[in-house]
Amino acid sequence: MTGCGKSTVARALASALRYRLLDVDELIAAVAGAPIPAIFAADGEAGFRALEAEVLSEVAAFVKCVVATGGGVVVRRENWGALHTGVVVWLDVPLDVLADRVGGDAGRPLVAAAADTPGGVPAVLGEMLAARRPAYAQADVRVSAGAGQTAEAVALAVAEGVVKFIAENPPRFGGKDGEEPSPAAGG
Ligand SMILES: Nc1ncnc2c1ncn2[C@@H]1O[C@H](COP(=O)(O)OP(=O)(O)OP(=O)(O)O)[C@@H](O)[C@H]1O
Ligand SMILES: O=C(O)C1=C[C@@H](O)[C@@H](O)[C@H](O)C1
Ligand SMILES: [Mg+2]
Repeated sequence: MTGCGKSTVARALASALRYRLLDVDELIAAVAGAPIPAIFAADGEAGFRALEAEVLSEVAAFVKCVVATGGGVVVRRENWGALHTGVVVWLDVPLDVLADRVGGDAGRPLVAAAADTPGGVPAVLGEMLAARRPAYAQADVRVSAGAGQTAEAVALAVAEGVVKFIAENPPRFGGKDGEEPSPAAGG
């Protein structure tokens, strides 16, 4: 979900692993030459999603990296091929924590537009989570990341979850024992 800490935790994890950090939102803004709210304003959500899918598919070619996506990337079925080149992690954060973090932030257009609606940011986040939960639940690893957990602690829980997932799912990550994973298997 938006504001769950993907960018922050990805940075902490990449730094701990000495892996490359790729933040899809930052790459989209760099490719478009405009911040995300300006992309939404000019091209609508559909324009943003098209760019997001394009950037994600290019990011999928990298190995040994931690990728922070945007929170809406799971909604398009066609993004899952790219997502599955890596291990997909859901940072599951309670709604009240999300609302505290993102409320009033103009950098998140889908939430910013909610500020003046009945129920405000918590209501819009609640609807968004209800709609997306089935897609988030498709993630390979779910990490509960509530209030009071530092980004470093969440990053460690992510690393543990990913290691466990890979150990339990060898065919997706390198085939027979002792073989190097192919580049297409991702980082
Ligand atoms: N574990 C944490 N503890 C406290 N604050 C956090 C934690 N993780 C992230 N934050 C704060 O919450 C806010 C949102 O975090 P961040 O930008 O990483 O979320 P995001 O999931 O990348 O959001 P988006 O989907 O909109 O890109 C930031 O202000 C960040 O500093
Ligand atoms: O949850 C979402 O749909 C979004 C989250 C942000 O990371 C950005 O990708 C954008 O603001 C949309
Ligand atoms: Mg982010």
